[in-house]
Amino acid sequence: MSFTGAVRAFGPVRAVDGVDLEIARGETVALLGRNGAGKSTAISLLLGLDEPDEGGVRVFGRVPAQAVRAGLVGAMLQDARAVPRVTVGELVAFVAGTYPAPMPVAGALEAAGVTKFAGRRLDRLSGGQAQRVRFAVALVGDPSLIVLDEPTAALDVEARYAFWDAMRAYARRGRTVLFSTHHLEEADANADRIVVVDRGRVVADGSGARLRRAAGGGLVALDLACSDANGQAGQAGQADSAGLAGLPGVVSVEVRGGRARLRTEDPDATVVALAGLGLVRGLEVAPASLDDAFLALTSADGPTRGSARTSLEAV
Ligand SMILES: Nc1ncnc2c1ncn2[C@@H]1O[C@H](COP(=O)(O)OP(=O)(O)OP(=O)(O)O)[C@@H](O)[C@H]1O
Repeated sequence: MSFTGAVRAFGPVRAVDGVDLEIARGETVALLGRNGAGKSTAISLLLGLDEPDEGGVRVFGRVPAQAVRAGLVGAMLQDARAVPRVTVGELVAFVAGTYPAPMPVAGALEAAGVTKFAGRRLDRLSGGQAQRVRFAVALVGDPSLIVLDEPTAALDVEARYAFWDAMRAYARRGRTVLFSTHHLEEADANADRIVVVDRGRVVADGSGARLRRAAGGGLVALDLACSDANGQAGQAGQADSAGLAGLPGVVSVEVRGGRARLRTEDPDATVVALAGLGLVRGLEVAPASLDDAFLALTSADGPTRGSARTSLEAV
């Protein structure tokens, strides 16, 4: 599926602001962004629930509404309303009947963890139960693409694990999955690829590891234990003369309690330079966390303003 220069504006708000995105068959992609970033609007365009003002959206080469009508797409939306008096089983069976080649209803109920309350009315479910029913609805048509808008928002920990297990089993069958989330760890753990959106634009696109590297590499720490037994200047003196801040990749240096912490864009190059200077005592290297990466990419003065997406091809 693809977005090509897609724009959707609501008055002055450009909820989707020139998005170009290609997702190949079989990929599992997380759409990651803060509240109001444009995730739901992008999903509405993908499902044919809304139209772009400019640009185009295609699903398996078709206009989204046609792809949906052909049974190629299943969706789990945030605000689907319960139909009074209809039971879980009846709803899922009804939806199955609208697809050309659905999976068995019992299989969808089982995969979504709702078999136990198949006979219960939809308007008598808890928020988490209703959410699992929406997952069964998305699955039952056995669609080629499944689109999940914040699928785990109301789920408890156990239901969340069960949900991701089911989702991954679905993806392993070669299906394409797109889900939106604010949860960095979920995106990292469950997607092949993370697309970070901010203010309607794609600001980064790649694996979790690539995002970490693109957003500032990592942290390198080392001991600056002072003079040695002979009273000669030890690592601290060398550190001063070396000028840690001038080492390759180093963005900032903080020294506290005899230990230096370097934030670096290129941990490998920084470590090689430190080793060349003999500064290796207590050396530790940690990648930037995904939180660091996300904040760097979506902060007010991040790369969004007036610039293209962060290129991850080179990292
Ligand atoms: N129908 C609408 N009318 C007016 N503004 C809208 C409409 N739909 C979305 N917006 C605005 O577009 C922007 C993007 O909203 P969207 O719901 O796509 O974000 P989101 O990333 O899904 O957020 P959340 O994580 O909170 O669900 C927001 O500023 C929102 O207020």
